[in-house]
Amino acid sequence: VVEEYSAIASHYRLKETIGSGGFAKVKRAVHLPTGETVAIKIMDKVALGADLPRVKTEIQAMKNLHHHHICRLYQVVETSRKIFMVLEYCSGGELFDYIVQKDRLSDSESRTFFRQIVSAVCYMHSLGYAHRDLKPENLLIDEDQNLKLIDFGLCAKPRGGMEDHLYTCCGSPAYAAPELIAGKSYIGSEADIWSMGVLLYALLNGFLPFDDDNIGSLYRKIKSGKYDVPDWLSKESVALLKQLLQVDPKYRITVEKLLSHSWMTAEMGVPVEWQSKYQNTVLDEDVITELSVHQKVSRETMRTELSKWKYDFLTAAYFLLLKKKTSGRAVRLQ
Ligand SMILES: CN(C)C[C@H]1CC[C@H](N2C(=O)N(C)Cc3cnc4ccc(-c5cc(Cl)c(O)c(Cl)c5)nc4c32)CC1
Repeated sequence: VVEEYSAIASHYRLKETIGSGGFAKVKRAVHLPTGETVAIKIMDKVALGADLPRVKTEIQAMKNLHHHHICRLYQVVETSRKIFMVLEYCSGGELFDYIVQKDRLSDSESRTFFRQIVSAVCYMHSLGYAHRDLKPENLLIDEDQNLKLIDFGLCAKPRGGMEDHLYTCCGSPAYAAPELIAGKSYIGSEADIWSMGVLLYALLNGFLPFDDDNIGSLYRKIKSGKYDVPDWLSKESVALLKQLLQVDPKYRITVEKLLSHSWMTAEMGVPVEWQSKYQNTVLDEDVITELSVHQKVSRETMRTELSKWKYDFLTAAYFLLLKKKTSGRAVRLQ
């Protein structure tokens, strides 16, 4: 096994498998130079077959998406047979499991999480991306109880911008918008809004608004747009669900309106901040110093190399040292 993983064994110590999804295996690992924990998504190119383009889509999207509620891509290693994606580790696991173990979340805990989801999705839409597979399984919790959006294999960046129509029917049926399962052309961002309605319903109730073992009945329920309203739901949350789960996308609330909806701002008083908290343009001086000393090159050379964002060992070392700095630990390489 080791020789297959030799490409990353030099900089990472692989630990246990933490999950596997379809054509990928995800292992916990330690980035040796910084000691930071990461997740490494390992894919076999032969086994991927026709799914290889999805991986390229995910990698390209994640290289452009830098947001505190989107799982960070640190490094990509490609060998003749394998693709490795080194990713931000989320110790809290899937939001899905969190909801199941708590049965359902309170209005205020749902609000805290849902604001983070809206922040990540609004940021994606502002860059012209639609996620298209929003569900609790694709939202991970990090050690600070922050949500991180994952799995960008189905995301789309329509050529002509967000108004451009998409055609491929994808994502998970229970979260899919009516226009998407009707096989009509649809707007990615509008379909994401519907999925967020299903997500919010799942947070508040602990079960799905539209559910059926038979796919035909499930589709009928989705197209009807009718769902139960349990008596524990607050009036404002019911109003918001109604605006998210509009069968006709032209009556569905827009993400801009969502940011300042009364249920979203209750208790918090401020609309959702969707801009990224990550500083992408200016490189951090402390990290440059540590890296240039460690690599025995001038700061100028280091700055030039880092600005190429090759998502190689250097990009990973930069992001992981920056993460150490922001969590108050020494910016030191071992
Ligand atoms: C059900 N899915 C299709 C796969 C599942 C694999 C394990 C993973 N995981 C878990 O399930 N823990 C319980 C631990 C865990 C911890 N940190 C993670 C960090 C990143 C990712 C990750 C996984 C995939 Cl497939 C991605 O595309 C991206 Cl962008 C990120 N998964 C992590 C992860 C969650 C998803």
